[in-house]
Amino acid sequence: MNPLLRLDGMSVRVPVAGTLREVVTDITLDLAPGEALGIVGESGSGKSMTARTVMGLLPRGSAVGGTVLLDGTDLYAPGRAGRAAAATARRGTGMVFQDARAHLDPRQRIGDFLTETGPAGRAGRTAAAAILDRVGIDDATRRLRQYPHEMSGGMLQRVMIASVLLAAPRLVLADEPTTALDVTTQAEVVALLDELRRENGTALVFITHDIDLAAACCDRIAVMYAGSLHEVHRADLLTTAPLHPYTRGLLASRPGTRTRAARLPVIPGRPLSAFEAPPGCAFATRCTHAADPCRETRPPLAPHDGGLVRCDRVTEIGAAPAPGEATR
Ligand SMILES: Nc1ncnc2c1ncn2[C@@H]1O[C@H](COP(=O)(O)OP(=O)(O)OP(=O)(O)O)[C@@H](O)[C@H]1O
Repeated sequence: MNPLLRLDGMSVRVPVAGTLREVVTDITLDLAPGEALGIVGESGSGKSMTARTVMGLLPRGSAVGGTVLLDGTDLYAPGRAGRAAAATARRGTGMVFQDARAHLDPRQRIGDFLTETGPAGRAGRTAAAAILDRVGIDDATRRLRQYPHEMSGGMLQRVMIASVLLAAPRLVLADEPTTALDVTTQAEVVALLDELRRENGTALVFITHDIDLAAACCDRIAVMYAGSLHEVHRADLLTTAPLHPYTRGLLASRPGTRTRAARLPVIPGRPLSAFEAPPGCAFATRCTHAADPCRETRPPLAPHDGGLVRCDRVTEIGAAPAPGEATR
């Protein structure tokens, strides 16, 4: 089957103080129709920029390299015709952001927000009420008359998801959609996205810091570090048999409920953005397994055990402890 989304050698540079700064480097990744892909990684690794590149929401003056194909349409083809084709292709996409409240006009009723782009009048209100019902909001007719301040954060996130669904998208990108919510509401919103995806056959890109959350609702997980992919694997395998030392470090530093470590293991050092990455392996400065060649040559993202991993020493380090694991 043809992929719905194909990123091929995608890189992104954004303008900062008069120069272009690389924030995403050489991303090659396919997403099948209906597939759910998690993108995980620490702050600054380029997760949001990757999603924004697909949505065409980059800062003005940014430069995109490589190709980004959505349903076969090159989203960054030059010229007016290229931009028009990209805009048409993007009609089949929707994005859910971290803070729903920040994306809603406080002076606009929920009903007006939901009917802004759809059919007007009674038909629009009926469709809006039906979609609120669908995302689990009771008493939809009353809710349509309310303003954002009259609703909780979890409910507003449901409203955002409802607005995205109104366009019947084939691809939804959710950027930290649950980070601003309490844990119970987080679980409900994840369950909702998962249910809607299964019912509608929508593909989902789910961006999060939380690897467990990604594993709960995604078929595959891509791990980003310093603007590039370091591991891509089936969600169950990535969380139980991680290949890259960085993935292993992320998993080891999760707060667990079963073990009570005196101090949670952490990956030494701080996360880097793409433009700060040293030559050679970007993770070498924090990796307890790094050897001299790692600091000289950037490893490719290569097939290994059914997944993809960017580490030349993956076979050698096999069963050795991950960064942080040794302190357990
Ligand atoms: N508008 C912008 N202009 C310039 N640089 C930016 C802009 N937005 C993000 N960046 C930089 O791009 C890099 C990648 O940021 P991005 O937001 O994609 O990371 P992220 O992995 O989504 O992190 P987080 O989890 O904190 O959202 C970072 O170095 C960030 O500082």
